[in-house]
Amino acid sequence: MKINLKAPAKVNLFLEITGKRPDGYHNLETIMQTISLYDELSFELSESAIELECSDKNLASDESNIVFKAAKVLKERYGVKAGVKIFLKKEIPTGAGLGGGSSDAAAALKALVKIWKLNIEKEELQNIASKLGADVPFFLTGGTALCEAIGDIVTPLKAIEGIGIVLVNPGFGVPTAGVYKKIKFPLTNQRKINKIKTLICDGSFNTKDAFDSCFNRLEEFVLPDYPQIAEIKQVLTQLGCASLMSGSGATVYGIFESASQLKNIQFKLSEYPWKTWTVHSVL
Ligand SMILES: C[C@@](CO)(OP(=O)(O)O)[C@H](O)COP(=O)(O)OP(=O)(O)OC[C@H]1O[C@@H](n2ccc(N)nc2=O)[C@H](O)[C@@H]1O
Ligand SMILES: Nc1ncnc2c1ncn2[C@@H]1O[C@H](COP(=O)(O)OP(=O)(O)O)[C@@H](O)[C@H]1O
Repeated sequence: MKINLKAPAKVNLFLEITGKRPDGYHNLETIMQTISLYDELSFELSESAIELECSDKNLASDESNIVFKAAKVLKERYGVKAGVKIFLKKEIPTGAGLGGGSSDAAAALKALVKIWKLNIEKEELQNIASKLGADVPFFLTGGTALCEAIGDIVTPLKAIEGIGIVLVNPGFGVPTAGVYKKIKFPLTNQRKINKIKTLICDGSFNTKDAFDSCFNRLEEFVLPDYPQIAEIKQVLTQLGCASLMSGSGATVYGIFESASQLKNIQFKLSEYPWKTWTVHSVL
């Protein structure tokens, strides 16, 4: 038995920190959106061992890889005797704020439930997912969703279909834990999620004004230390895009509205050494 799955990246359309918890994690309100940039995974039933091969040789393919962790946790918890051979083709840049590792882990959970014929309640799978990483439960369903608590309480929202997005990555990663460590309370001008939530639920996110409701609190803890990320945001803004850092960075995205605007953006970005992708929101 063999299963092939595509694991999409995400962007955060909104991200506000609402507090710090006694365990050191941060509570947040974020709206995440899956996009058409994918890692690809294949899963083949085998005798007894978990084996992982990864196309990106800079990424560990041992037990430290979150895909391996996802397989191991299911195998141990449900006493699975069979094994699996996994191949992971990385396309999503690592440590880029695009949720690649979390999406791979969610894809592994979904595939292995089928391959190993496990009978797991939806809630239990979400529990396992959230122990692997705060963003993993979102990727079990993807689309457009409000994510609360540490990001692991997921409420699907009306899907935003087909918005055009340019991703720009400076070629280095920003470690998530370090960004969260920088957060200082109280946060000034706490942003409210209600406006963007209402626009999405009304199906009116696809308007220029709506893009003003996008926000990412983590920018103020990342941009001052990484001038290249700040420069990407400035270039996209000058090109007339609503532009925002995704998650904890380093990727910045711009939302474009027409083919001619995209042409302009691509022409300008070709002057820089940054990596770019043109994608759209996906369900
Ligand atoms: C910032 C966000 C926004 O979507 O995404 P990325 O930029 O990583 O894609 C997420 O909150 C990232 O979640 P995720 O990437 O799953 O975080 P984890 O690996 O679980 O956590 C890495 C570290 O970040 C800190 N952390 C993470 C999530 C959270 N809500 N509060 C935290 O304080 C913790 O110190 C934790 O040890
Ligand atoms: N399958 C995987 N894909 C990407 N990163 C992984 C994977 N497994 C473990 N990691 C580790 O997880 C960290 C976060 O990676 P990633 O999910 O790409 O970033 P982000 O959380 O910024 O979206 C990296 O430092 C990487 O070493």
